[in-house]
Amino acid sequence: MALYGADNGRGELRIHDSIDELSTDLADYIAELSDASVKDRGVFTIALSGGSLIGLMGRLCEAPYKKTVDWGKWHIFWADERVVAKSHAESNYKLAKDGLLSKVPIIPNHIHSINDSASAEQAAEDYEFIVRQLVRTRVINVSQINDCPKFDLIILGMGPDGHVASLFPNHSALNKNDEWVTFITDSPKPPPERITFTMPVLNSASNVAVVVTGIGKSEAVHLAIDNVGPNCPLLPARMVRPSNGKLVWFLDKSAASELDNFSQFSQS
Ligand SMILES: O=C1O[C@H](COP(=O)(O)O)[C@@H](O)[C@H](O)[C@H]1O
Repeated sequence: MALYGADNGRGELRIHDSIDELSTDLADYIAELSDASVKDRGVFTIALSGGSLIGLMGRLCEAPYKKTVDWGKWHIFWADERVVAKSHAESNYKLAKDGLLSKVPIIPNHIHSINDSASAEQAAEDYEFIVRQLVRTRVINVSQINDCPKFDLIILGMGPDGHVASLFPNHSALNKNDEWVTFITDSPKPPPERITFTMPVLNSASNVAVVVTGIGKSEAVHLAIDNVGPNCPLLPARMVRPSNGKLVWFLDKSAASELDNFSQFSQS
């Protein structure tokens, strides 16, 4: 792995030779954050995304993590969800349940999933209510800067268009600053109805990891991380900059291949 602390303030870059190496590093990183949070506060609050990410987190279900992680202290949330039934193939909940949550001993009522029998607008409202309750009872920390929930870890994927969670380029949801959870009904990527954490919530987390693999996302990685000048399209992934937290990018070599300094990484 090549490790590079980006000097342009866009986070630490961890560039991996293979998916296998990335998955192990990601599992180590999550297990370390979980240990630290459990030691510090007695709980670990983690918000997941959907897509290819869950497969890349699969190592967590294997030795040694399956036994050494304190799963009973985890509280699971979703940074975004599609407004479909929990049994639907497009559900981020189903993906996580099948690929991770059913394989480790997480306490069922620590799995804070989204109401799948409501409209997008109502589901967003309900989810914000759940998050507010858990902030009030101090399961979730609160940001001293803006009173937003401060998750111990928000783990994001990124689409080839640079979207994170369900915050898409040029969409009005990107500018929602007064809500913690919002909804969209016109997602450019199906399914159209989704709910999502807003950018202030992403940027209030103690830790944000963005996990990206594959050549098809290399252009978006470049636009999200490099100094690309004023005419660059404002990608949601580029707007992820935790105000009082740490950002780490987990990339494979293909996703990293269009970074300006990629040749330096590949020699290290
Ligand atoms: O629609 C979504 O897409 C992104 C990226 O997914 P990927 O399959 O290209 O990795 C995902 O992070 C998000 O949670 C999901 O709803």
